[in-house]
Amino acid sequence: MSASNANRRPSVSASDPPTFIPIPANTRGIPASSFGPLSPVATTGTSPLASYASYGTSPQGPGSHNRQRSTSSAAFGIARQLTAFLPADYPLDEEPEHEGPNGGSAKKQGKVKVLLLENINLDAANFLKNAGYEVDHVSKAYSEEELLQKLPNYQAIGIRSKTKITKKVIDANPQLLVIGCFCIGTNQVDLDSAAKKGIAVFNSPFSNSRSVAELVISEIIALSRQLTDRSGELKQGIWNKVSKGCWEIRGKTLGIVGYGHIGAQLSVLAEAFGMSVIYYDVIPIMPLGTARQVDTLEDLLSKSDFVTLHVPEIPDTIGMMGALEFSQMKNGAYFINNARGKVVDLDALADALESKHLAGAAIDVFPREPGSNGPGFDGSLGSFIPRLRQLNNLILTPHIGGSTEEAQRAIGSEVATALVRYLNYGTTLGSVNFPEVDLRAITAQDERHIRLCFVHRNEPGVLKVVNNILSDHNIEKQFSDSKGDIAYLMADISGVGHEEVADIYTQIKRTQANILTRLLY
Ligand SMILES: NC(=O)C1=CN([C@@H]2O[C@H](COP(=O)(O)OP(=O)(O)OC[C@H]3O[C@@H](n4cnc5c(N)ncnc54)[C@H](O)[C@@H]3O)[C@@H](O)[C@H]2O)C=CC1
Ligand SMILES: O=C(O)CCC(=O)C(=O)O
Repeated sequence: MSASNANRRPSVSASDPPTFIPIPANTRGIPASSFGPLSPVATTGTSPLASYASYGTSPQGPGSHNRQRSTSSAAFGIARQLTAFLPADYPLDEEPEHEGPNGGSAKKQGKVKVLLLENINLDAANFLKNAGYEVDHVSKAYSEEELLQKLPNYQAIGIRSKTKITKKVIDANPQLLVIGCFCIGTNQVDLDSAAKKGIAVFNSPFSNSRSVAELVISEIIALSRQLTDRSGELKQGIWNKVSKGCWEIRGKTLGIVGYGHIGAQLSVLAEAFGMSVIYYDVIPIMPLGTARQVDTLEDLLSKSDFVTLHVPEIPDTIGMMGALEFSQMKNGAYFINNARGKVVDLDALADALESKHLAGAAIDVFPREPGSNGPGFDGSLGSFIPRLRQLNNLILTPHIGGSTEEAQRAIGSEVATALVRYLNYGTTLGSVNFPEVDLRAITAQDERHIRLCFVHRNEPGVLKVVNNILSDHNIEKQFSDSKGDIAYLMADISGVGHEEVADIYTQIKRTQANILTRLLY
């Protein structure tokens, strides 16, 4: 593909292949009353209810949208399920299987292919299959090399925290439309490069927060009672009934670094156990219960009996806990990290534990983690690993903070829904690297309506050019927003004959600021 073509990314089918490009022959009315909880349409911003309700574009949480819709959707008849127009220049490997109505102009419209890595919940895979996509489900993470080899067959990819989607991977995959992070953290994706190539990224911002918070509570108690050591001894046949160095957690101070979704949730649970909570965050955040925000990390470290990290991996947080910070912690305190491995210098932690300055620690995340289950947690991941494996009262877990049935099901459903909403309807609500844009539904009555989804560079004059191209038609509704260098326009246009679609697509795709043009109808 030439450099200029690489910037003009085509659209892709989201349904079974039609043999030509019919408008409105592919209009499929779906009774709104039939929307089940797993129906993609039920959770899109383009549901029938959207035709009378006005939606904000900021994320109010999926729950609030869904509740609103499900209550009265039966009263609002028919939404049109949109599919995508596949232009002739779509980079499919396969030869066209069907001829267009006038001979040869229409290429085969293949199903969207989705690659799910890292053992993503099977409900998500089924949901995507039910939406008409082809889904490949793999239990391990892929290396960059494997991604370069295998990803070109897919338009969508779902990952968890281990698969790294680098600029190199993004540049090598011009067919990729969307990335779903089936987790909270998105540091494993080069978000900026993805946006610049018109690839939307979605995550699940809080579906596993409770699971992490509960794990931390269990770790606080396990550390203060040396539970894993006692259990390990007994499994070796050694009875070691001791109380020295074992404490209740009631009345102790918990210091939370990062008072976001997880930190705040943990704060409430910890207070219920009789702990005092202080927290440090880079922004002022309203305390829950009787928790108290402190001004500096040092202040928190010097006052806490337990320190727990709940910050994202960003340049500011990488290495935020090193030898200096451990020395600022109280003698005999405990340290917990369920955030990201690179936030902590694990050699410095091993020093602090070996010298008995700290009484224990729990570590769930590591700078480098094995890509699949099995042996491999060894010195190849860092020289500190063999040291950590020898230490008493150190709980090591294989990145399981969010690994509960509840969290994985909720994440599977949330992210799979976001993928379908984006692919089939263009909605970017909840995207972490795109501006959030949505339009109310095109309904079954709206024959000869098509939807333009146009990702473009955020430059002056773009909308004027696009609206000029659309000027022979009525723009029923449109909404555009920008985020940094990129902008996204959704527009529903009426009075479009099927013979006009290819021309509209080509003209818009050729505009100077184009990154990705898709037409849905
Ligand atoms: N172990 C596991 O399985 C899991 C790990 N995580 C990790 O936990 C992290 C936190 O998750 P959430 O609470 O949902 O994120 P969040 O975005 O709701 O909260 C993060 C908080 O950290 C604060 N923060 C950012 N930089 C900071 C700094 N330098 N110092 C102090 N505070 C800072 C932010 O202002 C924000 O309040 C995620 O980014 C992810 O990396 C999340 C889920 C599961
Ligand atoms: O469950 C996973 O694989 C990743 C959990 C996590 O770290 C996250 O949600 O950010």
